[in-house]
Amino acid sequence: MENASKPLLRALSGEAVWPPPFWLMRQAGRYLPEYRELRAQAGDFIRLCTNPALAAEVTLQPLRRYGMDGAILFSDILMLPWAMGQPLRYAEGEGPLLEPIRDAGGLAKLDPHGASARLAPIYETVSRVRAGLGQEAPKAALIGFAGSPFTVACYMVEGRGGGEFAHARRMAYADPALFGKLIRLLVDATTEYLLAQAEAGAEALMLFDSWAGLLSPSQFRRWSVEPSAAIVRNIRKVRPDIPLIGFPRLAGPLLPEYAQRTGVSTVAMDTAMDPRWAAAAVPAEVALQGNLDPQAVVAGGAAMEAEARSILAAMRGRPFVFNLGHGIVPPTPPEHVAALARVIRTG
Ligand SMILES: Cc1c2[nH]c(c1CCC(=O)O)Cc1[nH]c(c(CCC(=O)O)c1C)Cc1[nH]c(c(CCC(=O)O)c1C)Cc1[nH]c(c(C)c1CCC(=O)O)C2
Repeated sequence: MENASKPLLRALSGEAVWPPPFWLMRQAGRYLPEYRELRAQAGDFIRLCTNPALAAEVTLQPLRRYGMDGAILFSDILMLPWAMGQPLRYAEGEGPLLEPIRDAGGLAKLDPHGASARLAPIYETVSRVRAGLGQEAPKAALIGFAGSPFTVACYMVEGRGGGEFAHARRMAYADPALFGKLIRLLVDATTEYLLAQAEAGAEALMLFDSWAGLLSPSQFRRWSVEPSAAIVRNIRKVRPDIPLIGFPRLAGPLLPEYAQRTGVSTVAMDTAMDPRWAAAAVPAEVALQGNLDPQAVVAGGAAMEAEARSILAAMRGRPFVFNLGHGIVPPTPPEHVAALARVIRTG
């Protein structure tokens, strides 16, 4: 019933809503002064993610400025390995650092059964945001999320980002039994994590596979498509109608196969994807989302507007959610986001 009144849920479920609903990856974050203030109050990033009052407030901040159609839970894809007991910290200027898992002994140290208790504050954030939206933005929908097993495994094995995840990709070839065990563990933990977010009030769920594009086609099918498909099947058994968004970043020509074989309701396009090609190659019942270059929003002005309009022109008449091709970056001037919102709203 509620789907009928929320434009984002309608579009994610395959309806061509126009002008299209929008939200932006990393819409809550360091480009907003009000975020930086709360981030400083919380101390570190993990404390912010596990403080339901502050995390809910941060989730709602961008909607107050720009009236997005969706709020994305403020958390991080690495909160799942953190909750399974893998030591994690976010170092200033370096991004996430984890104690790398390189062998069976490292894998054995994980405690998947303890995860749900450590994730409780995140579920509490979800219910608070849902209640907050009811009060402040009744037409906006709440998106829960997780990393895909492959992308999360990249960080768990490598211990850090910033490179090409050579250890993780090598382990997938050299010891597929061990890598597969990690992936299967993540399929189960991610299913549980996403279902608990839905239970707490998330109305759509997104799987971020940010590093899928590093894989060869055969490895992509095995480590990105298949585990994501398993999660989609598991979720659909319990929540047959919840919209599911998949983001196989830099999948290129494998995007339609990803859409078809995972069964997601929406595929998110990265910055490099040609929206005209995707519109023709992905079946019309699958919604598309994306894909303005985050750097165009830093630049702003006529260049940003022209890019945004050409994406809109390519997507007109099909189920579509306007977004960026990757997360918004810290140097983005907040007024450029307001100008972008005006362009999208005029369709
Ligand atoms: C790969 C990945 C991560 N996290 C995420 C991904 C997938 C999407 C993508 O490819 O960007 C997803 C993510 N991370 C964050 C969100 C919150 C919701 C939102 O989109 O607004 C979401 C959906 C907050 C965050 N996650 C992080 C921040 C910055 C932390 C801070 O405030 O210091 C935020 C707001 C930290 C983070 N978390 C991660 C990295 C590599 C970093 C460091 C880089 C950076 O600092 O931008 C892992």
